[in-house]
Amino acid sequence: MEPVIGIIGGSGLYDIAGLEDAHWQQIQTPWGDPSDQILTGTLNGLRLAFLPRHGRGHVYTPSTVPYRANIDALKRLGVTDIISLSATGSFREDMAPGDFVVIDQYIDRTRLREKTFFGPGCVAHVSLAHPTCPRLSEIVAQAAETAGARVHRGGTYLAMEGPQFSTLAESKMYREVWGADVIGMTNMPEAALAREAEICYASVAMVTDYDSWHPDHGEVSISQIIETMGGNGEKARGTIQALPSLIPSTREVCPHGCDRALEYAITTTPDRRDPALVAKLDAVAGRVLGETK
Ligand SMILES: CSC[C@H]1O[C@H](OP(=O)(O)O)[C@H](O)[C@@H]1O
Ligand SMILES: Nc1ncnc2[nH]cnc12
Repeated sequence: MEPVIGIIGGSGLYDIAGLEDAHWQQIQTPWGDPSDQILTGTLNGLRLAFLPRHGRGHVYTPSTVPYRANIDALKRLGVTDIISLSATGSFREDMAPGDFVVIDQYIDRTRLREKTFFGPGCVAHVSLAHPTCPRLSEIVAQAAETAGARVHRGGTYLAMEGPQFSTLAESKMYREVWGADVIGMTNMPEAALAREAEICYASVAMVTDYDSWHPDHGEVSISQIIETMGGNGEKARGTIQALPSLIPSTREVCPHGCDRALEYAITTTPDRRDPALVAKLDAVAGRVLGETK
């Protein structure tokens, strides 16, 4: 099977250059419109589908990003693996602004978002014990190093609701009590939905600031973030450019099972399933629901 790599670009990353056969496509989903059209094309033979998470021009707040539509649309385009690129604050002195952290865990503090494709009439419980894909994460770490980034392999991302930044008390609690490494507003429920859609997911947290806890750095501000994002954006683009030489042209099944996450996850018996919901799940769960519709 040929891999198709979905790239979800976060704050500051709204486009990618250099794709062959590039065109922006509007994809319709049963969950509404994605954040924007999706840019598809190939990069040195590797098929890519790029989606700006907040839309071109940065239209969607972290709470209003249409996460379900985004993941469904990428699945409809045949995406097998998603790489998220995100701006984050850091809770660790050694994860400094400009560094890249390849995330392996999340603490989800979001509360205003649709978190699952499933619901009454089709209940499913996937595992999130390991919410990112180790195989894809290692490839992304190598790509980022090729692009000249200082890379930390592994880190816990605290997903907050936003859009306001954290209070000092929250910042200290996430760092000292909860042991989070970085903080952002968007990776949840995105990572969880990718797992439900059986798509491998890796996330690069591009550190822009020390949030508010650091005695020598004051409190995070948007101007500080934008300033650091300039350099991060260059390394992010370099990371994407390095992918074709690191991703095999034939995709083997995921050794960690991301692409079979729904195998035993659907709990509702076939006779009790809601046909309308099952129809909406055609892209996300068609592989397992197909024969029982
Ligand atoms: C513009 S700073 C705050 C904003 O940036 C991050 O978004 P993304 O993960 O899409 O890069 C952060 O989570 C906030 O949404
Ligand atoms: N300190 C911070 N908190 C939440 N989201 C962020 N994105 C970038 N920096 C952030």
